[in-house]
Amino acid sequence: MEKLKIKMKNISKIFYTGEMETHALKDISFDIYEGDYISISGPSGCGKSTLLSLLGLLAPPSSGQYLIENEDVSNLTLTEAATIRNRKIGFVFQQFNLIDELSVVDNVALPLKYQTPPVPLNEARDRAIKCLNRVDLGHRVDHKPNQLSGGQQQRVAIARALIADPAILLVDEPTGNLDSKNGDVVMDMLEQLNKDGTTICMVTHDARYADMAHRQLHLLDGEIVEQKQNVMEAV
Ligand SMILES: Nc1ncnc2c1ncn2[C@@H]1O[C@H](COP(=O)(O)OP(=O)(O)OP(=O)(O)O)[C@@H](O)[C@H]1O
Repeated sequence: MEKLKIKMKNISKIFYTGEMETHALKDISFDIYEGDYISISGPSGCGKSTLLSLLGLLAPPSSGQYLIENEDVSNLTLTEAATIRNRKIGFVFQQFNLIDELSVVDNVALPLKYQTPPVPLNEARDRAIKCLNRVDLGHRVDHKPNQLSGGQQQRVAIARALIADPAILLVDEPTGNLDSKNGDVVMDMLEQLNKDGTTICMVTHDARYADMAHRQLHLLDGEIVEQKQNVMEAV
């Protein structure tokens, strides 16, 4: 049986700004299984970023239940959320957020520094090189980020997101800062990682890229209005 990675049940998120309440997410329920590739799309303001930030434990839900690998993470302290986030979540953003002064391999190894207990330096480097090989950048480990193309920098960011062997990779508009050629390379890379077993949940505006996912969630005004299964996957 497929392993349940993520369960969101009746999740809502309300933002309070002065007198105003914004119901950013309304009664959202869905599951993500090991090896899934989910895309989230919808018009500006529909709640995509809010949903991703809840999934990534960057913000708590106002109500509902959220489980990661069967552990209830609906009501965590900030410290608990940070610990689980480091162990279980890999993030890839539109901005690459690499540190220019560090080599590629040191950028990728960086999250291991913040693990308790810290991972020994040699092991951290070996693991970072393995992740860089997974994104076809094993030949660029000692380069600095600014010596790489945008597509290569995003692949470094993906390698960094994989370093702690997360339960899920959360990806937010991964091609937003790339031209279409580099965007395609990054998307092909994500598809390959998913084929190798990585579970992915990605926010994208691009319908062509949303089609690469197994399942597409469409949000409108904070609600899931459509769940579309990729025909190829459904067969
Ligand atoms: N911190 C906040 N405080 C108050 N309202 C917020 C906050 N963050 C988001 N919102 C509101 O919640 C709703 C959903 O916003 P969200 O950023 O999740 O949308 P989105 O689909 O990611 O939009 P975009 O595609 O433009 O990035 C919007 O109405 C937004 O104004």
